[in-house]
Amino acid sequence: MLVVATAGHVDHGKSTLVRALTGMEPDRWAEERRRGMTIDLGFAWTTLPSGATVAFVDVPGHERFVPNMLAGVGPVPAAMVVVAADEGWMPQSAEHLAALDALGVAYGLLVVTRADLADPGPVLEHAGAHLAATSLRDVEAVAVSAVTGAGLPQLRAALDRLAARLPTASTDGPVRLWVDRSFTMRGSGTVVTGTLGAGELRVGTELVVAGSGEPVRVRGLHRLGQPCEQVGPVARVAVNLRGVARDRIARGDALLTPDGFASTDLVDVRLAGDPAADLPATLTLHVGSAAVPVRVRPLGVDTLRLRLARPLPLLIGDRALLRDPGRHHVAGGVTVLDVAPPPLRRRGAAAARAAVLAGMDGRPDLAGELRRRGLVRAADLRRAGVPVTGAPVCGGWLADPEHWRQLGRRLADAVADHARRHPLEPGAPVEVLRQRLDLPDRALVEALVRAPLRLAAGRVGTADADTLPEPVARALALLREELTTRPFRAPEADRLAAVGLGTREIGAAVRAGVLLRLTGNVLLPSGAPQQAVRVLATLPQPFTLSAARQALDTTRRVAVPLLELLDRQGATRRLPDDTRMVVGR
Ligand SMILES: Nc1nc2c(ncn2[C@@H]2O[C@H](COP(=O)(O)OP(=O)(O)OP(=O)(O)O)[C@@H](O)[C@H]2O)c(=O)[nH]1
Repeated sequence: MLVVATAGHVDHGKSTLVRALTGMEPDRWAEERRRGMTIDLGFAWTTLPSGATVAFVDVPGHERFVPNMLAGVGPVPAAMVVVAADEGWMPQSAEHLAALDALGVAYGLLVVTRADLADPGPVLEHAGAHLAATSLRDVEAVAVSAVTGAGLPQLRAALDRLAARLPTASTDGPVRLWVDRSFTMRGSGTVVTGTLGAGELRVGTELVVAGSGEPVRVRGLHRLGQPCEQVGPVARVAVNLRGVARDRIARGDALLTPDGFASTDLVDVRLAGDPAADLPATLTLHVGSAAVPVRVRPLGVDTLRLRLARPLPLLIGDRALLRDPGRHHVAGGVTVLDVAPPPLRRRGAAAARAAVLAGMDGRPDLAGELRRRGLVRAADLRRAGVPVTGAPVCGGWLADPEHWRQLGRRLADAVADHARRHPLEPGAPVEVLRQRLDLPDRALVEALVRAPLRLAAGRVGTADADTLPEPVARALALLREELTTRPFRAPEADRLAAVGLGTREIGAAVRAGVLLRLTGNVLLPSGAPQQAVRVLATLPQPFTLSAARQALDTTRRVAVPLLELLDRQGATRRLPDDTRMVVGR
């Protein structure tokens, strides 16, 4: 479906032309009919000679209603600039054209109407010259009279050619339907209308209301006044919603595919129009059907940072318009470059940011985004309008290849540094490394681990991390003889301290599997239990605790927990009279 917005000075015949083309009275407020002036948007449609349908969004020409005009034009891909032959180019012709140009509308027609009242030739030429300097420079021009009907067949043919030229809209991808009207219908509840630019809607589709995030479900769909099950782009559509009260959704809201967009109140943009430095500190941003006050901060000659009074679901590459409502002045058009820009805290950050933005053109570019951000969630890029291809480095994270290699090197350095400062620990804890590398997710640390690094028990170390740290090995060497000759005599605390085995060293020896911690302070060589079984097997069975203690040449402090350990391991069995047997002897 071709959707075309009208544009032009008040009373130049926009509504009359739409009526002549469609035979429809655009549905409007009673007040408008009484005053003979368009205040708000009107909608009407017809079939073209080719069989294609065209829907018109008829906008008001009066300067007081420019915000309404922008809400109508914002989401629509084509425009029909209407100029009256008898009045010629007027202030609102200029402001409307400036708005279309700022929004980058490149498809449309120039229509000189009221051709029965004056020769349209000079106006065609004059208006054509104005359009030549804008995004609408390549449009066809037609002269018509809505009263005599002259030129209307030519206009219909021109609309057909326009429909054929428009790029096809994508049915894949998320829906962002900017709401231009919302009302209640008896028996149906809340209905909103808008121009569906991309994606697809069906009865039953689940959506969310931008801003509030409130979930809604499509209860019914109308396309050109007819109920239907499914609507594809581009189309004028009326959506009957389940689950939302009329006062919860209005012009300027958007219906979104859940998780398809990130709403943002901070964007960096490129400006075409007045020089960035000359802009007032506050302006109104018009995008889609929304109008939101923004604070403007110039960054470079033609780049700005905008702080929005409320978040909007914006994408990289979105076109929007900055207007000074007090002066009735279109300050310029902007192209969104970044929807999640970094904060500018340090001195000189704005200039550095301007340099980065200078290399961006508003076309979503995966490699460029990765280069700039280093590391980013695929979902965040998708929600910013960047098509994502290529494999994530882990759990939905994408990385610039060079940045990722550099992180790998920094991880190795951090692990080596940790080993120097904590020689007794078997590697650096993942959380410590995450903080050192300032990574947003521990899974990234784990994904960065490459040989010779190794991940074990929540720590990253070198592959030999569970071999004994050097100082511990030295201390144990001093105990070797007594541990070998009398393996069941656990060394006393003062003996351990004398050879240099403190709590941490003992912990390292236990983790390395050299010592066995029988109870808090009872330590044996790790092979002691198997050795004990061999000794106990030589005793007459069953044997008492006392006999075991003597055979093992040890004290009760060791014998009791050692036998209990052997019971638990199933190597010995404890009988009801407290004697024991070696199992399977
Ligand atoms: N003679 C003649 N009169 C026309 C023609 N088209 C429109 N008019 C008249 O021009 C006046 C304004 O027409 P509208 O269609 O209301 O103008 P508009 O541009 O829609 O006005 P706004 O929406 O309020 O900006 C009306 O009195 C129309 O009857 C035409 O082709 N020939």
